Amino acid sequence: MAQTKIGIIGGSGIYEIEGLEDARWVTVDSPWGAPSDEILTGRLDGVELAFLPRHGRGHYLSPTDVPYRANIDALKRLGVTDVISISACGSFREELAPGDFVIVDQFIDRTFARDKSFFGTGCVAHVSMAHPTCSRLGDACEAAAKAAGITVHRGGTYLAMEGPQFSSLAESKMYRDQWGADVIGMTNMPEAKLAREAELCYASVAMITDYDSWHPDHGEVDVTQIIATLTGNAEKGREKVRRLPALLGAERAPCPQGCDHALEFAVMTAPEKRDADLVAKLDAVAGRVLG
Ligand SMILES: CSC[C@H]1O[C@H](OP(=O)(O)O)[C@H](O)[C@@H]1O
Ligand SMILES: Nc1ncnc2[nH]cnc12
Repeated sequence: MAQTKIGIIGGSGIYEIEGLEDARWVTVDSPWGAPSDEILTGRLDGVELAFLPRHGRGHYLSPTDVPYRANIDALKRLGVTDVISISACGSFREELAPGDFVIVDQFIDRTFARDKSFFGTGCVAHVSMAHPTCSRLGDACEAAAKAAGITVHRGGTYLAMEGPQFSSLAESKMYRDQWGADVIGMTNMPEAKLAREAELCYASVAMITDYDSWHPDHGEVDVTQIIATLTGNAEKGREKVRRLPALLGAERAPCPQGCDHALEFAVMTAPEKRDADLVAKLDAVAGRVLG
């Protein structure tokens, strides 16, 4: 049977994970450029795990400049099967309070200055994003968070903005009242799209750090407040990660939702019209279907 390899992409405030057996930071070369940082590999409860700090250690990459394609390609090259994103997010709902976690299941993509696909001229592909997250992975994240004593909400729409500035009051109200978003961040798009193209299961855990700009009783968002909430939650977050491998297990059955076969009917370009250089770059992401 196939083996699980969990990939964790740590967002703001999460630059390493502790307690891995045989922990090693490794450099992974990708034809899509350099990933955000080296990747920390090891084992937890007998399950292989790889951790990548999204903004790099020392948080030197802005949300716009995170090399999303290189990151997903590098995780795929390492043999990762399941990607879990952990992100700091603002909340659009009173009941999603700072310190709570939300297992995101939908996205609205408002980013505009990023490379959003591995495919393009010379190899065109269209994958479905109707259900952008993997519910099996979401189940494990929910159970791990509960076991760690975290208040966790299942389901929510994540509005991905370009940033780096936070939203204006008018934007915040529009996302909340007209668009029905639940949480806001700057990084899960195009990450979730690229994970789908790479046939990786993807789950997103939003750690609520603030009420964005809409809330009449809360001031403007500021980074000090975000870091204070993240620091206050750090131990529970670590405990949640420690519990994930045992919940997912070392042996991996095919994804019931089909995330690991997302490219099955997606490639449109006739074999004789394919660009050889692009096809070569797609070896890890799409080698299964491009042969
Ligand atoms: C530190 S506040 C803004 C910053 O935090 C979030 O990053 P991540 O999703 O990687 O946790 C947000 O998207 C912004 O990039
Ligand atoms: N309010 C907010 N908007 C965008 N990204 C965030 N990350 C944490 N809080 C945020």
